[in-house]
Amino acid sequence: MRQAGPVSNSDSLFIKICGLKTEQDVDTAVEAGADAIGFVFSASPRRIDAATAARLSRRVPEHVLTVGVFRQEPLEDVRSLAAESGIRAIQLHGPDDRAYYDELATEDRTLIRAAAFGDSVPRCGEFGEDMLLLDAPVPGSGIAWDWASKPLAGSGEKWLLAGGLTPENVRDAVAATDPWGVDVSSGVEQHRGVKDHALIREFIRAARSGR
Ligand SMILES: O=C(O)c1ccccc1NCC(=O)[C@H](O)[C@H](O)COP(=O)(O)O
Repeated sequence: MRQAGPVSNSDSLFIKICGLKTEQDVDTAVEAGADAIGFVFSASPRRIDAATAARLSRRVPEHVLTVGVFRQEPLEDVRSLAAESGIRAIQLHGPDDRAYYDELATEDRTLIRAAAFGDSVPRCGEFGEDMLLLDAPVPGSGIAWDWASKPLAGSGEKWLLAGGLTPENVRDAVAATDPWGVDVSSGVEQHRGVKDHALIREFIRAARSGR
């Protein structure tokens, strides 16, 4: 069921680990306490196909949200990949097009809009999304942006901080921005596209240590 509506930022931090490709990646993230895991369906060293995502999703308990990550794919591709893989949420890195979101809102899946911080502060719900991901301009790059000095809105909104988070900086990032949740990919990798299981555990421990 689609979820929406304001929440308190004092709730436990929501943690999403993105770009998982193997059974071991998934088991580690779930056992370490992730609330959501992401499968990338766009061009990337982290890309997996729908059949692999379906197989990995079957290992994931109900309380952990499975998220498909898309960047500017045609609507029909998003729909078919989502249906084939059985993911429960769709994360969109563009296009910022209300009609595109309206089409996907008819699906029984949580919608996550990824937005870079620009001239104006993105707000959760502007495009009908259920969650907002405030990310670096290049998604999945591991490059941090200047989150600490920005007047990030979103208190009381479901928004996730992303972009260059690591086990070392996530506690400070949470303290500085008070997000509803956090999202990481590069910061828990041995090298691009290959997850480091010790870093996944460390990231979740560090993120939760502040809240
Ligand atoms: O991971 C990718 O390569 C990717 C490709 C296309 C669209 C999105 C992609 N990744 C999204 C994410 O991994 C995260 O949601 C977020 O950008 C955090 O990335 P990172 O800075 O690597 O922690």
